[in-house]
Amino acid sequence: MPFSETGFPGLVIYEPTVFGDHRGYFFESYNANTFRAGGQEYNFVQDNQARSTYGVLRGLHYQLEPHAQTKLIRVLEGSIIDAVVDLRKGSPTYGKSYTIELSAANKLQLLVPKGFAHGYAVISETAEVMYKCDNFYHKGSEGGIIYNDPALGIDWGIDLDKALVSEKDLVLPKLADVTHNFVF
Ligand SMILES: Cc1cn([C@H]2C[C@H](O)[C@@H](COP(=O)(O)OP(=O)(O)O[C@H]3O[C@@H](C)C(=O)[C@@H](O)[C@H]3O)O2)c(=O)[nH]c1=O
Repeated sequence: MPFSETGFPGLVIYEPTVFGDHRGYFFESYNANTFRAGGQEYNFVQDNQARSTYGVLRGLHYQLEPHAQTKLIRVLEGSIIDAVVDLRKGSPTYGKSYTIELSAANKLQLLVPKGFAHGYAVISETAEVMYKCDNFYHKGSEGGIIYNDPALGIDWGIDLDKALVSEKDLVLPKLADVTHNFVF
């Protein structure tokens, strides 16, 4: 099985089989049948792509129900530290964070279920990040948590004093001050 567990219910890592030969390599970055066989059945309806330079930190973001999104995150170029926080009330990992390095080199993908806040920091000179979503962008349902919340203590792999953060993300609340409607 190309899927491995993270200890967070529903949060799984996909590692595709890579076929290398004298021309380079080939792999299936997404195959609905493979995902279904692994118990990961989603109707992805939107693909997003973002380019960022070293030190850019995006997040932590979510969309409230009924616009919550499952996301499948991968890196096309460069490396990132991807971070998620479980916001599902009743989850055994509620309020806990999980981080993983995703890169063009390791080709790992993170399947982030609905009910998680998500963000990433770029640890290479530049990075191109792409993710699939199973619900459309809905501006009015956006929410977030401040990236440097001491209660989370996320190690983003960069010097946070030099992090490049959007104005919107700089004023996000701490986890303790967030209201959301996710249930496990
Ligand atoms: C997320 C999103 C943004 N936009 C627009 C709104 C805005 O003008 C511009 C940039 O938006 P943002 O500043 O919110 O982009 P960004 O900070 O990269 O937001 C993303 O961060 C990562 C961590 C996620 O997990 C995503 O779900 C998303 O929230 O793009 C869309 O048109 N569609 C979308 O799906």
